[in-house]
Amino acid sequence: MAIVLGSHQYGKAESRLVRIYRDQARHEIRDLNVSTSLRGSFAEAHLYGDQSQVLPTDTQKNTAYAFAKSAGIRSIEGFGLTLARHFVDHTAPATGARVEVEEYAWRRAVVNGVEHDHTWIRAGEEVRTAAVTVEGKGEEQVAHVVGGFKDLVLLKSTGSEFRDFLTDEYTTLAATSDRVLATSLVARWRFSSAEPDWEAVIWDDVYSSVKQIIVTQFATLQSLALQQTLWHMGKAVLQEHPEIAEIQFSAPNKHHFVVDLAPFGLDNPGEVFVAADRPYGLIQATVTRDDASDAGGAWAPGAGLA
Ligand SMILES: O=c1[nH]c(=O)c2[nH]c(=O)[nH]c2[nH]1
Repeated sequence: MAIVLGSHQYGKAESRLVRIYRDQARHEIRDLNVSTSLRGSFAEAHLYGDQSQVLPTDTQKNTAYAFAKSAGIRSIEGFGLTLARHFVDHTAPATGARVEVEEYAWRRAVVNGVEHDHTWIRAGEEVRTAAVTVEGKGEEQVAHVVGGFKDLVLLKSTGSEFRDFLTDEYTTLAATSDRVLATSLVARWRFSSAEPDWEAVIWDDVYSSVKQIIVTQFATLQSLALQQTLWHMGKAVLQEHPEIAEIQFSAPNKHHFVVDLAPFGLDNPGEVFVAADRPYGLIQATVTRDDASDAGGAWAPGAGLA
């Protein structure tokens, strides 16, 4: 029997990076959390403590800050691509790189009825995410881009059912044809290809369109289960966006239990609930095209986000 080193990668996780554009009176802001990982010939560092091929994680972090100035940040997908390509193209032992970025949104403060030039209020609806994987050098190089969001908290106060489910001797859940459906949604969509000349506007347009499609499906579908809601969300996104190969969802079912008010002589036809934080159902699904391009390492997590 031999003991061998398995898969390995290394990088700097969660560099908090704020880029202000201040060349005009009306400033712009991008507020990011950047994680980078290198993959490649790094076994010697593990096996023998040989750092000669190890570009320090500190350098990876510095590169992210330097690129925020020199290349700028027009979209997190584009920024991730630029950084990941740089690492693979300029670091000899790196055969792959993974860059994961979260973006925290700000909206302009309104002062005397006017949007302020340089004061913002955190816009906390959801966190936008991007995960870029670059594999191989030169002509062989491929790039995978996964856009997405996390923490999009949605609730509908009717239009959701859960009934006719399988039961056994441990089942106590009552069937319902009218319940609250709530989730804190994670969605990640993989682009079929990563066109180097795509402008920020394309990444941004796709982002707002996908989010709107997801919200619309959540609102308008008479949901028989969260599983069905996810399927319809994914199908609608793929129908509308030929540039997306597949989409993954992770959806906690944030249960809202009707409180029994009978002891107090009150009826409760779905008006007062306990919002339980745990345990929660966790429904996860991928909706894909049957001819989707090869995902390579697109979904393999890097140093930062799972
Ligand atoms: O939408 C749901 N899907 C389930 O699989 C499930 N299981 C459960 O107890 N409640 C629900 N709700």
